Amino acid sequence: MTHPSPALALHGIGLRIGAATILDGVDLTVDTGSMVGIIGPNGAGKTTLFNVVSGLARPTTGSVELDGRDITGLSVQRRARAGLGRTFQTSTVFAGLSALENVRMAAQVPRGHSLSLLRFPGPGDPATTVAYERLDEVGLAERAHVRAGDLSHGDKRKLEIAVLLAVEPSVVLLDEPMAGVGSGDVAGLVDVIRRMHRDRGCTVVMVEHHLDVLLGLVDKVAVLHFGSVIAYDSPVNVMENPTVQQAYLGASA
Ligand SMILES: Nc1ncnc2c1ncn2[C@@H]1O[C@H](COP(=O)(O)OP(=O)(O)OP(=O)(O)O)[C@@H](O)[C@H]1O
Repeated sequence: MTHPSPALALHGIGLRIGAATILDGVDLTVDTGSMVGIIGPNGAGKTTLFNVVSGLARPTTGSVELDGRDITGLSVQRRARAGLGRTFQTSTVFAGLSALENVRMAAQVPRGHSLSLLRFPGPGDPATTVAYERLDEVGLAERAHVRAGDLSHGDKRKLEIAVLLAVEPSVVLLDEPMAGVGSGDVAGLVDVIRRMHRDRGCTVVMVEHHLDVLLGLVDKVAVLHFGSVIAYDSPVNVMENPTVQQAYLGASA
């Protein structure tokens, strides 16, 4: 019996910078349609791992597979076209543009256009239609014409997810989506992430320091420590793992 390829598979990912080993033989398999969390103390290598998967950093050793296809040599743009989406720890929206314009630019990508604000959005412009739909999906339809820079931090995070969804990804990497979000905005953001996973069927891999939020969301948790995966299991099993308790919870995270 044949098994479908996992959405994402990392094989022996290593990354050295000078004398420093940042990632050390990371193996990780993320099943299609699952939601996986990555945790670990500050400096464990979580963002670097996302950089390797999204193509911003080239691993010294190992390979990255997306839906069974080796993408290790592909550019960031080609990975995005292959279905990989990513958000960053810090906000990446264009503050001077409206929420709609931010999403419309991204919505041009799967339609074969390069990013452009100059493309005149005539009546029935497909990218504009998609942009309104994605804003509606994250609950920002009524703020479509607000400058992104004037949105609350939580709404900026939602806008980043609308931008991400406009590129129609199958696998999304969320780097600390709750970072800096006020407690009043957390529930709305969690709901957006849940719907992205459940309704759109996106495979989600998420780095998040808010363990209380993360553990209630994900199917599995990978624990990164000094650039290696020391545990990869259900949230309950990971939290009960003595190695994890010593390595992660004992450290200042
Ligand atoms: N370009 C680089 N040059 C040298 N060292 C780097 C570089 N990028 C990352 N590092 C180092 O690699 C280690 C891992 O960094 P990384 O940002 O991936 O950790 P992290 O787990 O995401 O941390 P945090 O939870 O604080 O975001 C850190 O010690 C960092 O200083």
